Amino acid sequence: MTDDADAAAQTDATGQIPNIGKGPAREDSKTVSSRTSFEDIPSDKTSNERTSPKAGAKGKEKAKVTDDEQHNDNSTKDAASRLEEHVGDLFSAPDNSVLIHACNTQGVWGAGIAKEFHKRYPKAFKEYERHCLSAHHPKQNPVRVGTCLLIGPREVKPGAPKHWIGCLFTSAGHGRKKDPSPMILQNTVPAFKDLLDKLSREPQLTEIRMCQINSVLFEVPWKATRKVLQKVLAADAGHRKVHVYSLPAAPKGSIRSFVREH
Ligand SMILES: Nc1ncnc2c1ncn2[C@@H]1O[C@H](COP(=O)(O)OP(=O)(O)OC[C@H]2O[C@H](OP(=O)(O)O)[C@H](O)[C@@H]2O)[C@@H](O)[C@H]1O
Repeated sequence: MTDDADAAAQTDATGQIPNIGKGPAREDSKTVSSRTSFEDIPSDKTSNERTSPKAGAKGKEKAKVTDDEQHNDNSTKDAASRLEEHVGDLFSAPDNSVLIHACNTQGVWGAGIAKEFHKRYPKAFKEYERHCLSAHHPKQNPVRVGTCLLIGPREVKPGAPKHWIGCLFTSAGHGRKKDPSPMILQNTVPAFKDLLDKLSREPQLTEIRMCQINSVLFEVPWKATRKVLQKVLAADAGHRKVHVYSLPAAPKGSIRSFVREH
């Protein structure tokens, strides 16, 4: 488990996941409270400390360290830019895109965006179901959380898009039996790594898309999931870009806005 997932996996006394979407765990709350995104996280060194010519040998050592830190800052920014957010329909992706969503290991795509996947990609659903219920058994030999299933284009109806589907097994259960949010977040890291690994063997894929996984029915704040995904992307040797699609905000008072807010 990564440090971040570890930190995120700790709940505080109120049962909340601490530090979610507020920047790194080691920072004081005053610094992080005004921040809106991971990209805003500043270095704790001033610009003078980075460049001071008076610093001497000790200073050179310090400059080296701060150069490393600068490199880390840049990698962080680079990784952040590799998760690009868009408002729009996930399913409008061009052929040979992979569409990623979070799944349970029980063989059910019964609600939320999974239900939409079921409707649009019935053959892919059958494959996911087989993986969960035949290749594995939900009780005796369940699919391991923290893994993924990559399904190639299977639909044969005329005009059906040639979409790949990436199923991230971030929770064993679903509905009321879903795993606790910190565990879902923790499972997201190896599941996403597993998927990136499998995608690297499919050079014909042109675009990696996902919805804001875990964020509604799995009840993990998107900012927390985004942070762990960015961390995985920071270490991705393939320097791949992931496009996150979310639907436009629903008008206030609508059922969809109620679901998002509660
Ligand atoms: N066309 C579209 N384009 C772009 N974004 C779209 C969209 N349509 C919806 N979204 C958004 O897609 C995000 C994910 O939201 P979801 O609540 O569905 O997924 P989740 O990852 O929290 O939970 C997974 C469990 O939900 C299911 O239900 P069951 O357990 O089967 O009952 C599964 O099977 C799993 O187990 C939210 O931001 C939605 O606004």
